[in-house]
Amino acid sequence: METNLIQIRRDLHRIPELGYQEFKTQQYILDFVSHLPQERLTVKTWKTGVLVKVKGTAAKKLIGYRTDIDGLPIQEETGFSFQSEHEGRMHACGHDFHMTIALGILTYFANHPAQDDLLFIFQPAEEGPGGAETMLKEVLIGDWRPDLIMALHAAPEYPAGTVAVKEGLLFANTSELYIDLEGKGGHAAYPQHTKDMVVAAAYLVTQLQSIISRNIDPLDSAVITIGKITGGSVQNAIAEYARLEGTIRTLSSEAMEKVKRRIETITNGLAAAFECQARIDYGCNYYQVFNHADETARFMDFVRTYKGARLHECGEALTGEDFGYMLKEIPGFMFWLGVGSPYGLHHAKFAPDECALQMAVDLMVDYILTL
Ligand SMILES: CC(=O)N[C@@H](CCC[C@H](N)C(=O)O)C(=O)O
Repeated sequence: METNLIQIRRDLHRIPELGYQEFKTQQYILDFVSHLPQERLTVKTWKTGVLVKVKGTAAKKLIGYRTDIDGLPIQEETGFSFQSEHEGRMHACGHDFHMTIALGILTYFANHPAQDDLLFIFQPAEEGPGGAETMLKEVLIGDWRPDLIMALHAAPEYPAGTVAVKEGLLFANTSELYIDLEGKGGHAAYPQHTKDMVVAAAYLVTQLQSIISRNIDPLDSAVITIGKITGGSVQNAIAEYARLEGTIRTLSSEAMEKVKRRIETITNGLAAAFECQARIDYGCNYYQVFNHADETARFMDFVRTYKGARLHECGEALTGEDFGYMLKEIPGFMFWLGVGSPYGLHHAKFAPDECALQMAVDLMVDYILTL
């Protein structure tokens, strides 16, 4: 049975929605699933997510395959004919690809059941505030708890046809970072009567970067990115408020704690120096993605000799993924799927190569058939 993967991807690309607001996406998935042969399917919803179980012919275990389903608050600039129809929202992290591939694999097994039971997990809110940890506690339990779990992530830096993976640590520990500064506003011509939070924010951004260069072991890796600054209301008034929004990435939880303590010390010092109030909020935090050795080695051996893919043994990345919570409790792995885009993840012109869709479906169907 032929599935039009490109059409599915483009349909989903048009309707990106933020975490826990994936109502149209959820409906699209449910409609799609309702057109598959139903004899072996059990479908459940969880918040804005969907779970589909496919009964095997002689099941000994439950094999899980997870995709994330949310988009990002980014205004798309690709100029595609199937560009996002949602103002300020974009599938700029490839979750439209991830979902399409999951639907492609599901279609195959709904028509040609595997020996084992399969569970397809369409998880909301990966970009934030995180769906995996709660989903694990609330719905991946009892008969719905997989014995093995797998997922992929689009990788723009590798051409379509590449599978990049490693055993052990693949993605970082993450924490969001929000810092609110409150000083005293006033006329632009009278700075002596104010506490200027635009100047304070500018100092703080550069001081925070010293944590990476001066407090983290140069042989370790960490990132602090401030992705958004807001403050002030007009060019000739001094800003009473400023807000920094960012994220922290580390390769260990110890380094994460160290970075947070230094952020607090530096922010408190800045508040004293600028005579202002400062509040820090760490938002949502994700556990690292740590691939299980045996399950990953088996998959790598398969890809090594698989005709339709090239294996690349990659290093770890400072990206984050709440799939890490699922891998903390269930054996399995995540891998990077090459999608060869000239623009990277989270870029308004991210343009992954659709050739990767069929290749990934074939790869995962063939791999699942070996399990
Ligand atoms: C694969 C990917 O890009 N994931 C996101 C996860 C974001 C988690 C959270 N909102 C944060 O910013 O810390 C990433 O940005 O790595």
